[in-house]
Amino acid sequence: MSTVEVAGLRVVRGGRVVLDGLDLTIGPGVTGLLGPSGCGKSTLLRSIVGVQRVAGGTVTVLGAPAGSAALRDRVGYQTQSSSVYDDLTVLENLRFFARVLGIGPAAADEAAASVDLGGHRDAVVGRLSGGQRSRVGLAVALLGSPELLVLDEPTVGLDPVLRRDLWALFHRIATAGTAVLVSSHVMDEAERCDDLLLMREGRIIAQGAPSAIKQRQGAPDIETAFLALVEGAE
Ligand SMILES: Nc1ncnc2c1ncn2[C@@H]1O[C@H](COP(=O)(O)OP(=O)(O)OP(=O)(O)O)[C@@H](O)[C@H]1O
Repeated sequence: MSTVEVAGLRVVRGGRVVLDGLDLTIGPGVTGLLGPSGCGKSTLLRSIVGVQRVAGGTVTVLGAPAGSAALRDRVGYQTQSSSVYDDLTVLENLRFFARVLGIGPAAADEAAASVDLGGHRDAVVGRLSGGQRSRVGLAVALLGSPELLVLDEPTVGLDPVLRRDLWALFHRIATAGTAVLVSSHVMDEAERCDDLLLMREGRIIAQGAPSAIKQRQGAPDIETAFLALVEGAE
């Protein structure tokens, strides 16, 4: 069974067709959703998490319709805007969100440890570095040990070293059994994914392992492959 199955997904936002009949599947490991700003990545992720009104098609997550009550604890989601409280400590934030989810406080310690913030548990979030703050958001999404983790541009604005560390963390989480779906508009992050979805103007223009996509296009890197796919479609 695929982790996510999308068939004929159509989404209209503000009177404009944003997703136009998407078909795709997502399996285990780290899947990257890559495409230029405004191509519809966030809208697709919102549809998978079940917070987007859809005009047509189906989105099935872990065997259930996206957004259904059965998926509440099984899918973690980190949006682009941080939802953590700057004036609370790492642990206070995690305990608060654990309560919202209806899970015990022990999960807060576990989540902090799983993103290597155990040593900063009592630090006020507003005084953490950018990389540490994004890991707090990740820890919130990991509360309840989800089977699918959906991350909307988690590396945006981070320096290369922090980005590399965060991608290593995504792989660690995936190895531990949680499928990870990460969006990015930075094409050089493509190489860090097990599987890729390349998106443009509301459509998936390629799906597969980075090496397979490059080979199919005879391209040295994913950016070149992406441009070749765009030119081929025009
Ligand atoms: N609340 C909204 N109402 C109407 N249109 C919207 C809304 N949010 C986004 N859109 C439009 O939907 C399209 C896709 O946006 P979306 O945020 O999914 O793209 P994205 O690829 O995630 O972009 P970015 O990387 O900039 O976040 C854009 O044209 C955007 O203007």
